[in-house]
Amino acid sequence: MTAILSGTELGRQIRAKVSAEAAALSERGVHPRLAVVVATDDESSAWYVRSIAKTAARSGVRCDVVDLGAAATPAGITAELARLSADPAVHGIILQTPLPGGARLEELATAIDPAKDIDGANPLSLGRLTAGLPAHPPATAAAVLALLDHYAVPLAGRRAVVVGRSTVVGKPAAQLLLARNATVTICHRHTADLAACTREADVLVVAVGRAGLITAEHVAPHAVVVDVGTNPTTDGGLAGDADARSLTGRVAALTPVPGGVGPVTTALLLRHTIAAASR
Ligand SMILES: Nc1nc(=O)c2c([nH]1)NC[C@@H]1CN(c3ccc(C(=O)N[C@@H](CCC(=O)O)C(=O)O)cc3)C=[N+]21
Repeated sequence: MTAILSGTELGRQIRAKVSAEAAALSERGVHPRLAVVVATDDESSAWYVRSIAKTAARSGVRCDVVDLGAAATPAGITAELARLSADPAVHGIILQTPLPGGARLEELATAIDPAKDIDGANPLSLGRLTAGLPAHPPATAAAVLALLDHYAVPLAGRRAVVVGRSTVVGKPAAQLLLARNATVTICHRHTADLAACTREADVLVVAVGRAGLITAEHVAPHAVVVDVGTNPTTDGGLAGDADARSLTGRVAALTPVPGGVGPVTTALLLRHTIAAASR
């Protein structure tokens, strides 16, 4: 039997706590506020932005979507991030990916004040995380850990394998697992014999962006698989990086897509905003 580790109930619990904390802060005259900077027409990003705005509105967090358009320049984006960083009314800033003209998030996000960097995009945030200092991890990486904790998956001394080494998910997720005393391996496109590596995993985190990459040959029967992929399908749906049909019955547990990491990610972005506003 494969347990399905849903994120919808956990997302709900986090949002309820966020609402209560936002109300308490407002009573003290602090109105939690998040700015979402967009410079793309990407569909998956647009969906995420709508989801953030909707969730924020329901939770009593003000959300300003700053759409600079897909023709925005790195200098223009940087100037906007600097302006928001200097605005005392704004507590959290997220810059959406993808970025225009091959601009790198790691580069532009240096303009986000680390205290407001609620999606952990400024390299300083990842550095602090790696050094064991307080920092906001990227919401997606934090959601992986939140799901594992919600379902009481043990991490200390276990083998965790992360497939994907992006700055937004793979690297920070690996650091968070390491901080919980897991033995962590990071696999990527140059890994020789990916399946041999992933079969070693007690906990397998997949964040690559390739639908159906992970199949039954990649997993051990006792594995807990956390699927971070959100790949648009031709019929307008969403598919994970794991082939759910192939894995069902072959692993101990699997997070679904949709309804797994995604809803927890959005909720945690707001929790990070509340934490920033509390300081
Ligand atoms: N700086 C930055 N950080 C991001 O974290 C980031 C980004 N840019 N750009 C866009 C992608 C996309 N992304 C998603 C988050 C949640 C869902 C999500 O909650 N999806 C729902 C379902 C969606 C549906 O049904 O269409 C779910 O998984 O249940 C999806 C996609 C974060 N991204």
